[in-house]
Amino acid sequence: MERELVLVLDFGGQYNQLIARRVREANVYSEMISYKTPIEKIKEMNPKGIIFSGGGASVNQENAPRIDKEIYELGIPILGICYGMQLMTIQFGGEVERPQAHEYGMTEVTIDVNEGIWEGLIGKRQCLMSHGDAVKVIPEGFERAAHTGNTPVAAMFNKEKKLYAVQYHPEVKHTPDGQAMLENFLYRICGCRGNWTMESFIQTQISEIRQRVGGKKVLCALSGGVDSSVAAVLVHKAIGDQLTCIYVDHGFMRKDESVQVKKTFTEQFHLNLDFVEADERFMAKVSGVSEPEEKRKLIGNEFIRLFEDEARKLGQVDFLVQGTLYPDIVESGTETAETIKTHHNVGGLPEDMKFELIEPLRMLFKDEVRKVGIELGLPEEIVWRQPFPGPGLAIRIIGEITREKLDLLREADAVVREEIRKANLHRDIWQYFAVLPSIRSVGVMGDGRTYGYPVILRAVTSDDAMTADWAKLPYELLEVISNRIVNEIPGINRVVYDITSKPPGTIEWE
Ligand SMILES: Nc1ncnc2c1ncn2[C@@H]1O[C@H](COP(=O)(O)OP(=O)(O)OP(=O)(O)O)[C@@H](O)[C@H]1O
Ligand SMILES: O=c1[nH]c(=O)c2[nH+]cn([C@@H]3O[C@H](COP(=O)(O)O)[C@@H](O)[C@H]3O)c2[nH]1
Ligand SMILES: NC(=O)CC[C@H](N)C(=O)O
Ligand SMILES: [Mg+2]
Repeated sequence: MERELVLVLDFGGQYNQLIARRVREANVYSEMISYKTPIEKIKEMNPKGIIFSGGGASVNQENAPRIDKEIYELGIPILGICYGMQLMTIQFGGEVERPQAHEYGMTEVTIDVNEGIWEGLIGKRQCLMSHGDAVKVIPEGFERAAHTGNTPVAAMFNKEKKLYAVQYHPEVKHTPDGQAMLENFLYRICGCRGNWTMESFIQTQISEIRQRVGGKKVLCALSGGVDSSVAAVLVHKAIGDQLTCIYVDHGFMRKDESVQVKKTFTEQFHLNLDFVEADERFMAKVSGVSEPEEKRKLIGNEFIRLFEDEARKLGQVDFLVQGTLYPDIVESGTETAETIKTHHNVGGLPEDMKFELIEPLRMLFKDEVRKVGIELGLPEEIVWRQPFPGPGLAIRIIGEITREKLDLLREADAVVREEIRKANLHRDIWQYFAVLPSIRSVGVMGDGRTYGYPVILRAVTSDDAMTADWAKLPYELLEVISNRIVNEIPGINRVVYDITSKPPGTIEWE
């Protein structure tokens, strides 16, 4: 079966990967790559179509991202979105300017044509706009396809060259017909057939992994979380017993977690599992450290140093499997996206690492990984586990980590998890946990004064961890959690609830 690929060229921003994801939702495999990727490399990848993403720069700025004009001569259909449309305009000799009025938010767009990516969509449509610049002069060879009250050229196309461009954002849910336009582009313009499914993804990955690995040995960093469990089972399908999984208890795991993971993976999956207790080693690294990025990097480094030590015991091991996902990559910072936080498995890796990485899930979002997990037959309790960051409780203790604080947080977190499950909310809430700040406050208990730590409750809803909203937990549930934590855990005398969405907050506190 021919492998259809549509490339998204990234011109900046945190949310561009949504475009690739929408393409995959239309059953066409898609990856996002930097706009700096050489044309030769793009040709080699042999895409059926290319999409230029939006971006924060203004095309008229001197150092604004550009692309080699040769890309327009490859005969590959191109869809330009927002910045992508503006770039196409100036590269074909049109003009872009910054008008008085900007358009940010939901806008009524009138589609003027009934062909190409707009076939069946002529007339007024709600679309999300987010631009300051706009096309003033349409380049030669192009025709207008849409307008708004403020923007005379809200879309344009060059039918003969198969170039399409939209000023609005078809990839977001706030453009209800956006998916239909993308599908028109994929099916009518690029001639895709849409043969990408989770099953075909699994098959492709398996054969690629087999080819890459050959007869060599592979280590898999397995936390028991959704991503690494799916990655481990996938790679195991590809290479069987050449794979050894390694679970590290760095001392920052949750209550009873290590016992659970050991049980599940040895009893249910029959994987080779190396179980390493390393709390002394990690504690020694982070003690006295309070800056979040420093913690993350130290832990990421130590993970790899420990994997290298364990690998030596197995003889020559060339590859390391990690359950890295797309959000881990973009938040760690890319050529075009700013670093929000260094995920231990991406930005936290040491430069002199010996392993080659195998990361079959690196282009996917968590909900896509869950679908892969279900397809692979993983049990519900693994597929629907709430995410737990690799550095664990170390980044939920704000400031310096001590054993005393770890014990307090572990107990408080256990109460939160138990009560959410009792309330049967664990499937509706993306993540729910406790955070321990390094401040203390005064309370009164049994007529005596207390001076103890507060616990912060964090519970959020989300689809993919890129954005999140605080969960509207029932007051009664909050009350039970608060009472239990303060009564059952000496040293904690106050409970507060975090009501910040992402953005502007992040899910974790560090
Ligand atoms: N305690 C651990 N032991 C071994 N590997 C780990 C551990 N914690 C994290 N990793 C590695 O780091 C990767 C990233 O961690 P992350 O928490 O994002 O994923 P996960 O634990 O697999 O899934 P989830 O996001 O559902 O918790 C994991 O996929 C795994 O490869
Ligand atoms: O493997 C990981 N290593 C990390 O270093 C890390 N930091 C955050 N997370 C998880 O990623 C998602 C987004 O987190 P934030 O909103 O806090 O940035 C949330 O699901 C977080 O729990 C991590 N996962
Ligand atoms: N979202 C975008 O791609 C914006 C493009 C450009 N920065 C503008 O403001 O017009
Ligand atoms: Mg995890």
